[in-house]
Amino acid sequence: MLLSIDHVQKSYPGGRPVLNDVSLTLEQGQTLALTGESGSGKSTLLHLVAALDGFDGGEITLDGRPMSSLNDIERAALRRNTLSLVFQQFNLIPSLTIAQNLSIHARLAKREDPEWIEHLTKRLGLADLRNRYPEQLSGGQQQRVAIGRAMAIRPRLLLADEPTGNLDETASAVVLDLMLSLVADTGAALLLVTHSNEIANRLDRRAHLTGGRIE
Ligand SMILES: Nc1ncnc2c1ncn2[C@@H]1O[C@H](COP(=O)(O)OP(=O)(O)OP(=O)(O)O)[C@@H](O)[C@H]1O
Repeated sequence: MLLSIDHVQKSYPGGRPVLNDVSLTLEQGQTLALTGESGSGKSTLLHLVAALDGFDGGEITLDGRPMSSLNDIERAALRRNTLSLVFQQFNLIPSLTIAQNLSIHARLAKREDPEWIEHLTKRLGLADLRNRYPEQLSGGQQQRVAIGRAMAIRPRLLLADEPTGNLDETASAVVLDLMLSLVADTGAALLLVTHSNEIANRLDRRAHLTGGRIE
């Protein structure tokens, strides 16, 4: 089991519980769509799995490591080495070229593999764009860079929060196809937040968040 979420609870200060008793598992290589109404806690759950925020009860175990037992350094290492994130906003670094953006996370994690990054660059159709800057790319192209940057470390788990939310239908289809095929090729697992039934139907499984629980 790659990811196990057991009876997790999460409140923000002064607020009602956002996650009330959430349990979910994900096997290596599986893809799972996380759906739910706006405000149901999808992004919150993704942040907890990414070890970007703490939870109040229950446990999240990623790659055999219970997150509640990790210190800050160990959480940072887990983030760097095991998982990658793709957001609705592409979050590229404006002052770096596309080639530099593609390799930045792998470089920081000391996991840079130039051949793999070259493969990703071509596979994502970015070879002719590598010397440009993010502002010179379309939204779909920028999201392809963000996917390449995320896959450059060969993560065991890819977390994606509405990755096509800012794209038109054509660009969305391209981005989703590329993400699914790269995940399949590398054997990574995918946890993807979406509002789209069409996208959710392309993934292996679906979990629906409502009232702080998985339905
Ligand atoms: N940092 C925060 N501090 C306080 N409350 C927060 C914080 N982040 C989220 N919330 C609240 O937690 C609830 C769940 O938010 P979350 O962003 O996880 O929902 P979501 O399902 O991803 O929504 P959407 O589909 O609109 O993106 C909301 O009521 C939101 O206002």
